[in-house]
Amino acid sequence: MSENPDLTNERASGTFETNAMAAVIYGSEKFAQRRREITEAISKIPEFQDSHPLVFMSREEKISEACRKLAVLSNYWNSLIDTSDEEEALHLYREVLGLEGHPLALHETMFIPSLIAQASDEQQEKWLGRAQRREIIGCYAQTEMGHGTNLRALETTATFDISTREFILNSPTITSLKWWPGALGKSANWSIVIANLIIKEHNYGPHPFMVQLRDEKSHEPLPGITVGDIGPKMAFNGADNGFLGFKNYRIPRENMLMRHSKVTSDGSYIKPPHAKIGYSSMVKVRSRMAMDQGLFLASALVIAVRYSAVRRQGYLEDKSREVKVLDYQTQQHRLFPSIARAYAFIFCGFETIRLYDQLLIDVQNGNTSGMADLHALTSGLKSVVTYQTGEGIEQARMACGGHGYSMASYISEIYGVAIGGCTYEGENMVMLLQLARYLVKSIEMIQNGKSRELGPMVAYLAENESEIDLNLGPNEYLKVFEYAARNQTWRATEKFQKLRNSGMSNEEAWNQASVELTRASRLHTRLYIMSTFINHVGSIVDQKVKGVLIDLLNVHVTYEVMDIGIYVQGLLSSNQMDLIRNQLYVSLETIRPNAVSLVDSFQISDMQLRSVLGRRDGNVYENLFKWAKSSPLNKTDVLPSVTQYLKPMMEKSKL
Ligand SMILES: CCCCCCCC/C=C\CCCC(=O)SCCNC(=O)CCNC(=O)[C@H](O)C(C)(C)COP(=O)(O)OP(=O)(O)OC[C@H]1O[C@@H](n2cnc3c(N)ncnc32)[C@H](O)[C@@H]1OP(=O)(O)O
Ligand SMILES: Cc1cc2nc3c(=O)[nH]c(=O)nc-3n(C[C@H](O)[C@H](O)[C@H](O)COP(=O)(O)OP(=O)(O)OC[C@H]3O[C@@H](n4cnc5c(N)ncnc54)[C@H](O)[C@@H]3O)c2cc1C
Repeated sequence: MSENPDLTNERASGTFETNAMAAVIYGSEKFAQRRREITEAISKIPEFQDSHPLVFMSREEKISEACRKLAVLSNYWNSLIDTSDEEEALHLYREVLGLEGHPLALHETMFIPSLIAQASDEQQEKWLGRAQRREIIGCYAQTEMGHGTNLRALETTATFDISTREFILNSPTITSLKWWPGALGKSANWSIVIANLIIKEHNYGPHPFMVQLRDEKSHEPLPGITVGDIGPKMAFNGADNGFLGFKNYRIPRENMLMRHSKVTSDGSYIKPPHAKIGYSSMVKVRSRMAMDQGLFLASALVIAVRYSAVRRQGYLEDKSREVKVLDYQTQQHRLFPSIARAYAFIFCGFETIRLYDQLLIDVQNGNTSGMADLHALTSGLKSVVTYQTGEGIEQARMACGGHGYSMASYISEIYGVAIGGCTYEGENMVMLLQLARYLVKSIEMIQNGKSRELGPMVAYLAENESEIDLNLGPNEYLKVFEYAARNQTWRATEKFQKLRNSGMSNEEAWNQASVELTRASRLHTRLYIMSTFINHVGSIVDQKVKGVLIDLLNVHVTYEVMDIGIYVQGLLSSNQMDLIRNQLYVSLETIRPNAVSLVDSFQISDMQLRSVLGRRDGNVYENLFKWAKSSPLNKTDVLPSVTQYLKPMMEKSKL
């Protein structure tokens, strides 16, 4: 069937090449091209297609379908991608497995990275190759039923038995059961387990251990291990998140991951070079989250923008034909700022992935000085990005009206998966408070006359605001954001200090200032996102692409400043606020002809989108009907529930 002419016209009005834009989004022409090649190659392999729509499947069917595809994938892995390239591998996973989770997700995102960051060279020799070849499937078991955030309160113990040189793992209480780890429930046969290291009754706190859970032949749980699935979740139901308990389960001393902390055979403990070095697997995932969430948001926007370009409802001036809903200003205001955010998040994602890779090298060379900075940055970023992604996806769903609420849009699934990110890898409020600690320390440095020692990301906290001329470009908006973030950070810090000076304990003062502190963290992070976006656009060479991205940046900066209006009242007059508001409306109109091309540029395939509304060809209505007819409920005209219950009930009522 040919493309819907409404979408053809939209594509014709685009002022740039989508392949050139994809090269900017994905960091290089080479990677953008590789993505397309991988997508193309996959589309020719029929076994990678869903056997029927995932939304009609039960959890068992979804997990089985994911495993089926993984088994097929194992035959093609080396021919489809450069296996040493993480981004190619993740693209392949997204295309083939989609976003509902699968038994290798944690293997790739946490198990292997933990081995790389935490295992000694000898341990890597033993396990890393096996993991990379997928001879074993691993997961990351840290969270317990009773504690996830507060790692110092974890209860699982690994007690060193000097006589046998083994660790004995125990889950002493119901609340100490590991709870949530992805792939633990039914799939993984090995796990990195975080347990309190105990030597001679001294608790050295949480440490990582390599633990075999299941027999490698029979896949049965090993004696001393209790393991299973935790049941259905809001989304991610292609994944078997699990529970795990230990009863006097012994592992060799060599199974504690010993790149940094060590236990010698006589039971001596060797400290790591940084107290939080064991948390690196979390930082790794957090450093990826801006990218991953940007892509979730992008997916929802591809669906909503394409659909809004074929959905006609109501009239503007021309009464002879209904208007595309994308022409309504309210629709544009709902969607376009999110397009800008999706671009900005992906740009930030590339930056934080690069920073993590550099930190890994530094740490392996004994330099841990960058850890605090990256922890603060990624903590704030994962919180703001996941929250705004959730907001943006939900608006995208509403922008699709009734059909958005149908699983045919697939937006609710994207939403369910994406907002999991507000919780996993550090609950958002908690992570904002981690960044706040860093911001408060920065203010204290300024107060103590050490402004010169501030890192580049917080140097603005020591500056004085100057007059703002809003007729200039995005950099002036950046100054507005700096003003807001600086003011709020000082205000929140001073509140905390005042409470503490009044005689309150440090913890209570912190708690009573915490809402204000989280606000400071959000503003600081949004400033970082904006500044990354501006810098990125500044570096683009292709003038057509750059022109459109400047328009998109204008949507971003004006929307963001309007959104934080309450924090800039002391800086901007109401006339200036009106001016910004009008600039936002003008920028929405400016970006309108490029809206479809901007979302096309994400180059997310139909196979990955799984959305009837978001189809690239725009043939929504006929496919919506086809999709509904494929519902299992439509296999027969009369359901057994009718014959068994409703018919007798109606018959009885007749009497
Ligand atoms: C294959 C493709 C498919 C893709 C799909 C994949 C989907 C994956 C889906 C889900 C994966 C989810 C996996 C998980 O969720 S794993 C579990 C994650 N758990 C958490 O994140 C727990 C959060 N809690 C913490 O991180 C910590 O407990 C804490 C909140 C940071 C507090 O820690 P702690 O009590 O030890 O710390 P203190 O209060 O004593 O001290 C805080 C000081 O430590 C500094 N700090 C903390 N963390 C770090 C770090 N990582 N690096 C450097 N420094 C750190 C902090 O800044 C404080 O310093 P200060 O100087 O202020 O004292
Ligand atoms: C989809 C999904 C996948 C997951 N995968 C894994 C996995 O593979 N491996 C694994 O180990 N874990 C996994 N988890 C667990 C996840 O990491 C934890 O749920 C997360 O870290 C939050 O911890 P919690 O559940 O203890 O929340 P809690 O800490 O109990 O949070 C409850 C509330 O308390 C608040 N709160 C807690 N502490 C503070 C504080 N100090 N200050 C202020 N407020 C506070 C929070 O803000 C929140 O509002 C997964 C979770 C999900 C949802």
